[in-house]
Amino acid sequence: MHLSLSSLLPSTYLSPSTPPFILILSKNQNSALLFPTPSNFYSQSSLKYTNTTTVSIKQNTFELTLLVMENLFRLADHDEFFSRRCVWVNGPVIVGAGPSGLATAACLREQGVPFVVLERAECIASLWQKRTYDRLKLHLPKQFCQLPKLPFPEDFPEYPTKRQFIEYLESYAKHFEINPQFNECVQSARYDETSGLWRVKTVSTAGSTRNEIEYICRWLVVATGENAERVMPEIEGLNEFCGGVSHACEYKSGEKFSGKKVLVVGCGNSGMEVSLDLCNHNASPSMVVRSSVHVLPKEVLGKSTFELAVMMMKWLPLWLVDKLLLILAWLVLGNIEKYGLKRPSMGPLELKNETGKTPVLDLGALAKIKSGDIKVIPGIKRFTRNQVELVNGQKLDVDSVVLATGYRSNVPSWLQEGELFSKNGFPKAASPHGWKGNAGLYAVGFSRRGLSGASSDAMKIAQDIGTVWKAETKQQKKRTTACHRRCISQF
Ligand SMILES: NC(=O)C1=CN([C@@H]2O[C@H](COP(=O)(O)OP(=O)(O)OC[C@H]3O[C@@H](n4cnc5c(N)ncnc54)[C@H](OP(=O)(O)O)[C@@H]3O)[C@@H](O)[C@H]2O)C=CC1
Ligand SMILES: O=C(O)C(=O)Cc1c[nH]c2ccccc12
Repeated sequence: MHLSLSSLLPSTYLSPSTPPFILILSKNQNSALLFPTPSNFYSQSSLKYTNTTTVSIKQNTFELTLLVMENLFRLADHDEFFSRRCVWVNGPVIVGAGPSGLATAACLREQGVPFVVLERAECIASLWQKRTYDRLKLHLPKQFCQLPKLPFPEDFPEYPTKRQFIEYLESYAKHFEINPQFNECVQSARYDETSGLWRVKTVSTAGSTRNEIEYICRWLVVATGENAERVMPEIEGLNEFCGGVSHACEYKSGEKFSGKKVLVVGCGNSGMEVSLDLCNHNASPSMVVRSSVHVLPKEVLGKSTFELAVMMMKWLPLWLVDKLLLILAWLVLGNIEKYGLKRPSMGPLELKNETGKTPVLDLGALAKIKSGDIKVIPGIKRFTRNQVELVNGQKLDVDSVVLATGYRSNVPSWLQEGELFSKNGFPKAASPHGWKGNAGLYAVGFSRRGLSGASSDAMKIAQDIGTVWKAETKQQKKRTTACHRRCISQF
């Protein structure tokens, strides 16, 4: 049976026949702590049922409410329910405090819908803050990267630096009063058919203690991103290799590689830029291109290629835009196949749509490839202690390896659901349809359309939840009064 939020609240509905819960609502009513009352507590005849009373815990004021919530009681199907702290969220739970989670939270704030944001790291946008290299800038012009309702500051350059982007995200969170629960990692989330609610289990590791918490909510917004986890390839002998092996997400700058022979595995945007940065720090990179890659100029005649593509897409079919992009690329960059950079048979935009593989925007790596400062090499067969053997039989001495092998979604590792998301952790439906699932489940920032894709998902989701939330809170206000009288008359 599906019971709606309005039947869960008001919290003042008491019945002597069902064991009560104690609900501590936070003052802003965003969330509540939920405890089952111990039986002795309930049976004490001296106990007077009061509907609400105000208590103070650690300088915060809470409303303490004794209540019976019959359908919440149905959640208490296992003993384990009683062993962890339980938090009822009056609104959606958003998993992830990156750009996608922040954008959704901001749009919900504007609608007046309360929410809780859960974040495994100790800061917002941890990929940007902790797992990116120093020289990173946005690849696309700023108008394609800003989040809803708050534009970038006027004085930001066309391609903001990573520092500027993070600064913007921090001010964004502050402006919309988004205060994520940091250091809280979601272990599992599943829909409880009986109660019609989502149960989100987290482990909180703030300080030295480990706390298990269960959030119960009507809506769940997945905002954990396309790049939640690094991809580590399994390559024969890599464990025996004696030099340093790291992933591109740990790479900061080429400084510590000066004078070293570095093998960069992968030629996406990360692999290309890491190779360029290594050159600029007097290291000798060899970049593995095992299949194919589309390299496009970042700008053509002072206009961003991405912007040109967006403009052309308004008038022309995708296949034609792809053809034109390849002609522009050929005019600006020349034939890159002779340097070992084979182009995929599909055009760059079609490939992005079909597989999610992003074209590389050239920031200077191509000139280094042409000059021979970056060597392009084919796939890897195996590693030995200090060498790499390639598929063509060639052997190279290597001091260090940087794996620029990409990222993946981690949704399947925690979300117990198979309708909206497929096994690869992305929504099954192609953009723009993958943002909404069943029973109050949403996905933001998985459309493979960068930050502008995340923004448009966020706006749709907030609108969708906002409509239901407003209808239900209106209804609930009416009922609260009615129930309240009933309670008083009962006791
Ligand atoms: N400033 C910006 O906006 C930036 C944006 N990005 C974005 O971040 C996302 C991630 O980019 P990135 O980190 O480059 O990852 P990608 O997934 O784009 O690229 C991974 C690369 O690693 C290769 N690879 C994977 N496994 C192996 C293997 N075993 N042997 C050899 N090669 C291998 C892939 O080759 P294959 O194609 O053959 O599988 C591919 O070339 C992308 O969307 C990218 O556009 C990244 C950097 C900067
Ligand atoms: O980096 C990504 O994954 C993006 O989606 C943004 C992006 C960078 N370069 C592009 C070229 C075509 C489409 C999207 C992008």
